[in-house]
Amino acid sequence: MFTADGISVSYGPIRAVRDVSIDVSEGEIVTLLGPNGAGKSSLISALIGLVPKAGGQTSFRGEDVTGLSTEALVRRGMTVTPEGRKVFADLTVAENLRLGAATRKDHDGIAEDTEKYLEMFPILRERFHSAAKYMSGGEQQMLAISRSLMSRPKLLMLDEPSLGLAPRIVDQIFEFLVKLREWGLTILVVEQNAGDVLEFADRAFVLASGALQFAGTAKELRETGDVMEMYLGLEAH
Ligand SMILES: Nc1ncnc2c1ncn2[C@@H]1O[C@H](COP(=O)(O)OP(=O)(O)OP(=O)(O)O)[C@@H](O)[C@H]1O
Repeated sequence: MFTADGISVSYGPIRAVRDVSIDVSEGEIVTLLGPNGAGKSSLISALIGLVPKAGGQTSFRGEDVTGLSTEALVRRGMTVTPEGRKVFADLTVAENLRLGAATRKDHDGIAEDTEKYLEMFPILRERFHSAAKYMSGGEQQMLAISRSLMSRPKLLMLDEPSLGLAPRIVDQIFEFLVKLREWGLTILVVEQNAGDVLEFADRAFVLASGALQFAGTAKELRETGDVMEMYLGLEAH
């Protein structure tokens, strides 16, 4: 469904991502792992057109999308939930969800999707008309993900959705990702929380110092002791 071939990202003299290739097949949860500063956020940001690529090509559903803007990519069915739960703090839950659907005109479909996510996260219904800033971190993350989904993406990319959240909330977010896969969505998720995400992801890529160190199934990664220990601080099992 999606391939990124030889992607590089530079910030002036800093080469944050060096010639990295990844791919995501329809219906998979693929995780992008690696230590702090490995280049994960830079890679995701480049894939969705938020930072320029210093090299490389991307294709989505058979079409070369290398030079497209973020908006054009969203219209084609890609979206990202950025790190740090970037909801519009002063806007209500309703307004945040509405903005997520800004590229759509099908009012019935928008209403249907809104109902779907309010059903999934009842707290969003309770807080529907209050400002997002009054919600907890976990609740804001649920809103941030729901808002991304309001564009009805085919490929959802998430940058560290579990960051700073209590274990119970992380479980809830991860269960939601599994549910989204059951609904047919394709997911690329950046995570620090490698141990948990490898329990349900289909495949994994490990990035360190801007370069790809591992590509394989989640099971293969769990069994690869040196990569697990060196880059993820975990024991193989
Ligand atoms: N806007 C920027 N300007 C300059 N350097 C940057 C910028 N953004 C990131 N970097 C540098 O690029 C490298 C990769 O950072 P990036 O945030 O992509 O890594 P990461 O794997 O997502 O890390 P983390 O898990 O800590 O978020 C780091 O050395 C970082 O300091």
